[in-house]
Amino acid sequence: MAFYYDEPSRTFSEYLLIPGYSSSKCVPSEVDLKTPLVRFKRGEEPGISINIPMVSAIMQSVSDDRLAVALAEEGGMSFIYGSQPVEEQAEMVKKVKRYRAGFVVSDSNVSPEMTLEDVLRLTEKTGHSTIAVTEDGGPNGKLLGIVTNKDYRLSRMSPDTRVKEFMTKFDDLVYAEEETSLKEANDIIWEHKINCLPLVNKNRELAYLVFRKDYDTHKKNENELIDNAKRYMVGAGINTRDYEMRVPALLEAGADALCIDSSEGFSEWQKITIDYIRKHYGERVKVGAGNVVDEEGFRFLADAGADFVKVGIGGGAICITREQKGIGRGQATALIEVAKARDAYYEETGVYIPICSDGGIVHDYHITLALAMGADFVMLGRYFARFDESPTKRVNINGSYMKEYWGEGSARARNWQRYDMGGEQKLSFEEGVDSLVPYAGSLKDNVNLTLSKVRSTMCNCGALTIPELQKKAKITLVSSTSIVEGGAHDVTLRNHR
Ligand SMILES: NC(=O)c1ccc[n+]([C@@H]2O[C@H](COP(=O)([O-])OP(=O)(O)OC[C@H]3O[C@@H](n4cnc5c(N)ncnc54)[C@H](O)[C@@H]3O)[C@@H](O)[C@H]2O)c1
Repeated sequence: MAFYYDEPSRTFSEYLLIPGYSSSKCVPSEVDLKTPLVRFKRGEEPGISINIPMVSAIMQSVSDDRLAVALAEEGGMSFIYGSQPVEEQAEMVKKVKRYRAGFVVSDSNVSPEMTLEDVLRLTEKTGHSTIAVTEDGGPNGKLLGIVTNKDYRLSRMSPDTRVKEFMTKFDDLVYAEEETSLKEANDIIWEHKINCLPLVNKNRELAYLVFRKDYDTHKKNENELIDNAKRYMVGAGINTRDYEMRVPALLEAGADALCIDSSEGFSEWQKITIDYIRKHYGERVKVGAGNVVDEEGFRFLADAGADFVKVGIGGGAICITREQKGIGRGQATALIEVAKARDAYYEETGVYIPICSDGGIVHDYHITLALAMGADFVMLGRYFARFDESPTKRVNINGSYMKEYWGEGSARARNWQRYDMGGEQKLSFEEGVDSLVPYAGSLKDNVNLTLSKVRSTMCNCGALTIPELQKKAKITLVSSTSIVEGGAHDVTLRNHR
């Protein structure tokens, strides 16, 4: 006979936190959100911690190099999507590791034989008025000069004038060596009263541009997530099929952590993948696994050597696994059970394995609830898809800006593989949908707002750290009638939120 659970499985919206005593020292500015990313032994420090408990989902519509940089700036980590060819994913990882705040790889470049008309077209396309003139017209070619709008006079010059005739030539430029620090670059900019400083290597090839106007935006962010070489940290998704190719390429590119990406992690494929990593790289390569929704699944992955375990099946906004396959579990119930299993495992073995709540976060307070229920960090897809930095298009629908957002189980996401494998792989049914989400602005503004709510609620619970919240939190189930009481009710709303 099948096993039946006594309790129904529940979602975050069915719970609330009851405040605890908060002392006058318990203020949001004192809250520390640092949290372990990977397993560690009792009394030891985890190999990797993140400074805020947020990671971005392993999805085409969420985690590319641009979002990864923006999130690392705030202290979290992105897992670059694996549903793309190995080389392209590795290139995204490399871009994050090469990224230097304030150092811009020029996106507006021409060769000297091009014309004023080409310059104007480029300026209109990129919105940038500083154009590098390189031998090959590329971003890293030999630098021959710079064109800005001070170099041409539209009323007096013919559109077919060649760039080499009006550019500011290399000999007249102020430039610096590629290795120049941001501080030194800004000093040169001030000293010479220029707006842009090109940095070139020994062969005079263009490496970066440093702009005067970026000076303020690139002051150090105190939470930023950086490695020992001061590069931003980044993770990458892998699968249980092509890991022998993908893992070495991602590590070579500089990935700081890997995560096996699957809707269902309680499977021998995940153990085989982790075994491969341990055999070839030992413990130094960090790899998360998942997703699971119960104690058994957690134990399996913990014993298999996973560095963290991801929790959640079917809770994502774009996920239709529950409808299609009839598997899954309410996110809160899954998380509560796995957190208990994690604590018991720690008691027994002295090894703490962080857990990540993946999916089902709709409101900011769901993050606080997930942490209180035992999650060490949360993985978010829809949340990040709404921001400027996500890889998808912003579209105007009936006067409102929206961003595209699609699931990894959708035909749209899975198509890459079918093309990649010569069209032989067939998608039998979809487990994700293609959708739009309201555009919400910059990642920085939104993450800071969300975390200010998390910090504030933590203080209401008398907690200054995530482990303290997990110990002190008092959580209640709410009845469906009291959920109505929690929203605005018995008033006529004057404007919509
Ligand atoms: N979290 C969720 O609720 C959820 C739900 C649906 C989809 N997704 C996402 O969709 C994407 C696809 O997930 P998925 O579960 O279809 O991928 P998957 O690759 O893990 O699994 C697909 C199927 O392939 C089998 N398989 C795995 N490795 C194999 C190997 N080496 N040889 C032969 N067979 C193998 C598995 O048993 C499974 O039946 C992922 O990005 C996943 O995160 C997530």
